[in-house]
Amino acid sequence: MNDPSRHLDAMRTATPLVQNITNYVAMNVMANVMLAAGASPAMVHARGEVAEFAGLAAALTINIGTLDAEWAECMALAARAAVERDIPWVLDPVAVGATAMRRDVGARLLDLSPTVIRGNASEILALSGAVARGRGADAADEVAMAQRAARDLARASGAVVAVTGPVDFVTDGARTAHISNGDPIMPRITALGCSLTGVVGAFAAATPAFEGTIAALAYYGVAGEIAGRTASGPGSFQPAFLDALYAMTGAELDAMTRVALT
Ligand SMILES: Nc1ncnc2c1ncn2[C@@H]1O[C@H](COP(=O)(O)OP(=O)(O)O)[C@@H](O)[C@H]1O
Ligand SMILES: Cc1ncsc1CCOP(=O)(O)O
Ligand SMILES: [Mg+2]
Repeated sequence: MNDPSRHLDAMRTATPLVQNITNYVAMNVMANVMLAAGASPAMVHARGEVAEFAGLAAALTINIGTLDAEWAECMALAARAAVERDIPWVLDPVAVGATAMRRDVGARLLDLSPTVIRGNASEILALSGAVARGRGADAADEVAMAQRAARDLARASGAVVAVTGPVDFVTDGARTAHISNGDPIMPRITALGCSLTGVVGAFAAATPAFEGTIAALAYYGVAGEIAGRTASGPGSFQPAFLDALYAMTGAELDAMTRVALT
């Protein structure tokens, strides 16, 4: 893909309203990232309104980071509503291999036809039923080790699967792509993966899932590289990253994107 800017433009033009059921750690960071990118985020998770809100939204994201039993039920209600209303929904299976409860909720959500699944290598391995070595929300497996699991998961679920890390991998079960943008500080800042899931949802609202996911990951990684030029550590990286998401032009994105389609 040499023109991800087309998909960035489509997203910014649509300013999609994206409903997010996300974790307490990510809520503020994710909303700011999505606003800087040009989307319109809303964090909505109450039982009485999740399904109704999905009727207003252009996409839904569901993140199991700070799970409880009530939220798990609301997540399923929202996912069903998204499927009924034919809007894309993105699953972020945070730490899905860590506990029986997470494995159970992850499997239930997987059965509800996510459009895209975005996780780190350990999460994608665990969600696919393979042995994974994740440590809480952090990956302890290489992206390359999760590629086969991602392909199998995509074929079994019908979702586009994105495995993120130093080099990201995206597959729809037939096509694959590697995206080698990003900055090594990114995994040292909490909720940047969760926030990326929101950006993937925003792109998927305006672009078919495989192309939209690749463009979202490239855009995010390029913003990381731009932020990394001036940041001296995780603290100064965060505002520089928001500024880069906000200010990035289509020409900059196309010039800096490193995507290999296979
Ligand atoms: N070592 C790295 N070098 C460059 N970019 C990275 C690195 N690790 C993660 N990223 C980027 O950070 C973002 C979040 O991915 P990741 O850290 O895998 O998610 P999570 O926080 O859910 O584990 C992605 O854009 C990914 O490409
Ligand atoms: C630290 C933590 N604990 C539960 S959710 C969460 C945030 C995880 O964020 P990310 O997956 O983006 O690193
Ligand atoms: Mg994560």
